[in-house]
Amino acid sequence: MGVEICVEGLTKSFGHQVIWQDVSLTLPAGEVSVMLGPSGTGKSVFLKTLVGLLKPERGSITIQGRDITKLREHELYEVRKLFGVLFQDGALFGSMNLYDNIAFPLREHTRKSESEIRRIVLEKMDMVGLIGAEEKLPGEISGGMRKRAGLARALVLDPEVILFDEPDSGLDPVRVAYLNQLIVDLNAQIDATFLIVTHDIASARQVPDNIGLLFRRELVMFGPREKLLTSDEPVVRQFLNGRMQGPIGMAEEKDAAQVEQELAQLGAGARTETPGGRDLTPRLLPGPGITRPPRWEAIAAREAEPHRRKEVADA
Ligand SMILES: Nc1ncnc2c1ncn2[C@@H]1O[C@H](COP(=O)(O)OP(=O)(O)OP(=O)(O)O)[C@@H](O)[C@H]1O
Repeated sequence: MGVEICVEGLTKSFGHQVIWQDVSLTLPAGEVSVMLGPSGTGKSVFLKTLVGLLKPERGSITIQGRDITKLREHELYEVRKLFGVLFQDGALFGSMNLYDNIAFPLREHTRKSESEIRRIVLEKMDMVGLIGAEEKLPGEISGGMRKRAGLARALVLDPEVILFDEPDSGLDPVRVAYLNQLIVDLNAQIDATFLIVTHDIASARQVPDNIGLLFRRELVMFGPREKLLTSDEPVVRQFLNGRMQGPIGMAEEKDAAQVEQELAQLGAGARTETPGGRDLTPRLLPGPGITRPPRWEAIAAREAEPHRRKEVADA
């Protein structure tokens, strides 16, 4: 069913460098959330902190009633079994074929028989569309296939939470579209809690239930997709439209006067919103034949509301 992750007042530094501070958010059970932010704002650090690979200086991460920031290493080992992680490059072992790569966590963490392992590995390979590629080595397949193999491996222990670190990096737009559909379908099928770090705005607009944005060492916003997509917050608008004008600069920050001037110029006429601009981009739906979890009805009703209000206002 997926578990809720409740983050409160989280702060992470390396030496004197504060990466982010006082981050609070709740990843709702079974929902898909996306974390955005300029390069270097600590999105990967956030994922590693959630899974207990990095220790925060302050704050808590509560999962199933336990604050994992307080756990000892052997207790964390158990909690980590709740997580599946898809690393940027799939993190596959280059000398092992896909079958053995995907079987690895089962052989490492369970006492299942080889016949049971075979059943699970083939089931997960089927889910990600990799049946027939069991004997291939990671170096013999495309980047998209490596991502899907990494995803199959993240699925074998039936995780309650899946963390995706830039699943779309290095993929062409068509492969990104297929991967997004796979993510939405998988979420509907296994109902785990998903958190995706991405730079791909099109994906961020279509795939998640919730969006968050890290900037200037803070979580600027985290909330339902429609709230972020229709937000007037300058940094959110700049990021979601991928434009130069706004608070985010080449080296991440700009001074206030420059931002004000740029935004005034924008207001004076230049049209730089992406297609869809402030509109609510339609959500990517699970494919035909995939039963949608009950929460989809609530989502549809929630997302219809701004449209309904707009129609009333326009009338
Ligand atoms: N183990 C570490 N020790 C010291 N500094 C680190 C460590 N890991 C990350 N950092 C620093 O933390 C900052 C955030 O890094 P992180 O990789 O999380 O950013 P990001 O938002 O994921 O970036 P990108 O979008 O480019 O992948 C960087 O300045 C990085 O150098």
